[in-house]
Amino acid sequence: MHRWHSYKCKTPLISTFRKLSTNASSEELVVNIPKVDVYRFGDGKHAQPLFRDLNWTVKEGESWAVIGSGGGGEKTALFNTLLGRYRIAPYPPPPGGLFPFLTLAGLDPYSEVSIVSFGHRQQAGGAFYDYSARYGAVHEEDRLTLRQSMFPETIPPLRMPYEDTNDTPEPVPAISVEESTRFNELVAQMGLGQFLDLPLIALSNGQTRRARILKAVLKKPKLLLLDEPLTGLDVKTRPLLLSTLHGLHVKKEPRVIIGLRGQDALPDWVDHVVYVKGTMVTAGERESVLRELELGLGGWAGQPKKTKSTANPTPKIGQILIDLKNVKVQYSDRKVLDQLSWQIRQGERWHLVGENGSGKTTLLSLITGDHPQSYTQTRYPPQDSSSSDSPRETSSHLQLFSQPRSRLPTTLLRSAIAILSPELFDAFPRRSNMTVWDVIGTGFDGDFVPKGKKSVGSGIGMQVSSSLSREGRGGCEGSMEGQDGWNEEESWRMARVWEVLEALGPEAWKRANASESIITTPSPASSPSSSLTHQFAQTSFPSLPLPQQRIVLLMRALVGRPPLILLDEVWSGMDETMVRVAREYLQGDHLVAGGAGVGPGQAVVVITHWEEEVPWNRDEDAGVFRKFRLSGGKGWVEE
Ligand SMILES: Nc1ncnc2c1ncn2[C@@H]1O[C@H](COP(=O)(O)OP(=O)(O)OP(=O)(O)O)[C@@H](O)[C@H]1O
Repeated sequence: MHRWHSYKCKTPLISTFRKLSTNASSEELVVNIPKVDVYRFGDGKHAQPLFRDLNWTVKEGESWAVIGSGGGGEKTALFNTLLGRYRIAPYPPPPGGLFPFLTLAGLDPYSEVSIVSFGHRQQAGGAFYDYSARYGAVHEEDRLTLRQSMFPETIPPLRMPYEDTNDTPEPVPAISVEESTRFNELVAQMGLGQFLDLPLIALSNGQTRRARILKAVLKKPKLLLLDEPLTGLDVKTRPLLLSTLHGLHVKKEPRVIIGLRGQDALPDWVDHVVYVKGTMVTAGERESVLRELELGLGGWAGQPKKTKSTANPTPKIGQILIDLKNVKVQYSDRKVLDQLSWQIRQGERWHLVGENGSGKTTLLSLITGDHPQSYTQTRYPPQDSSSSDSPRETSSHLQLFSQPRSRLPTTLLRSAIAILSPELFDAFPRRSNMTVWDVIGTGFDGDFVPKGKKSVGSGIGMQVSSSLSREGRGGCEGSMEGQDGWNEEESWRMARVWEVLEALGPEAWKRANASESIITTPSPASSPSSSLTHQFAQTSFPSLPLPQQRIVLLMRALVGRPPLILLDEVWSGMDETMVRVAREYLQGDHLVAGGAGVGPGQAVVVITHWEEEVPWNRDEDAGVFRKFRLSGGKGWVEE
């Protein structure tokens, strides 16, 4: 399979447009965008277009992928252009318009074209919602099963207590044989059979993603746009989904256009590519676009190796932070984690691996104390009154920072364990008055709304946090009582916000794009050296493109230097440059004195299905980097 290679554009790609031959008859044109400019609705006459001279034609039978690079949400913008969310000037002429195959057949494009996007967050709004509800008892309104969600019209209406039980209920429409056969075939191909009768809310991330694609296919659009369909899917599932999509596309049931990140593998069956970076778009046959853009085999493999440090060659592994012994998580007779033991120590870098549904997110939710069953894992037998010994532990326990979950206030856990996951990304509030600075500042105390005069937290839980030895506070640690202590802490917090902004923000993307070294010496001053960083800090968080929102939430996770950082699928939705910047920052613990990256006192757990995204490896990080695998409810360290 081809992988995209990181590259530099020296000349504007606009000048390299390939003109597709349009000798196909109009009915054979699926998409017709002949040299247009694309604007936001409401943009003035002299506004900068989102795309200039966009020239893209898709013919019946061709298989297209849209590749996005640049981090500004360009790929999403191109899909939104197809969905009519932007102004196209001049609009493709009648009678064919933008989708000749539909318009000329008398069909309405806007009901026949649909999108499933995984770069987008599902929920909107300004309030944080409690995603941990998924782990508890399932509420009545959340009982909708995967099967029912596919055919909601077949769910019998709820009977109200006042209704006469002798009344014959309205018959629910049955699914046709043809529909049911197709459904069963797709369920089997997508490996969803065993989850059909589970509540939708209980499905894992990868299972949910596949279910969303299935639902979209069942609605029978004529054209389905899938933005990053492989994100969050395990290695085994990816080829299954790709081959299902290819089969559907060939039969036009429906036609499929997939969106990929610059660093993703390009499926073999994709024969045409449209590549988007900034306002520049290149469209054409796969091989010629690859050639024109100087792309080729390489991708991640072509990325620079990290520089070996000489400053801190001996790995330092410290105290046990998390200690799980024989823990279990079970829903009715469904065992998700079964007798699982794992210890996480200071200084360790873990890659948590396992197929979709193997229990990774569940395990993290035990560690963060969000899972109700985290309270029930430590069991002390009744104390023998004749003995003065301390209670003996049974064979099962869950110790977070040497304490059972029940003894740890949630505020303390939130500031001691930073997490970024797809669920948190979706749940994080998007209030229009929240700036990038505010969002990063919530990371110190693990809050979801800005607190304190400087928006770096109020210091609640600060003393308990300091007992868990946060990293890199110098003399500050343990002496934070009183106003002086808080002033010192507040100055440290502000300097840290600037540090992560400089190290992971727009300045770093610029440097990475220019292929300069990403790691910099963090500025000790409490104000930013770059106006770009300053501007970015003041930008409204919800107004940022989604890839940028993702990296800001990563800054939030790293800013407080907590003892434990959990990074669940954090690279999904980020563009190649951001992934590179973030990986190098995480690797750079001992390359930079005094601040950047993560330090030897911190432990990090990374979850990703893409081996290439893990910042550490066995050769270069021997002694600190380890892999923990989950399968069939069991977990073990992979040597
Ligand atoms: N309330 C519940 N009832 C029954 N099963 C549940 C419930 N909640 C979760 N599960 C099951 O637990 C399993 C583990 O889910 P989890 O989200 O931890 O998997 P994961 O390893 O993180 O998967 P992915 O790679 O897809 O993110 C899944 O098979 C899921 O269906």
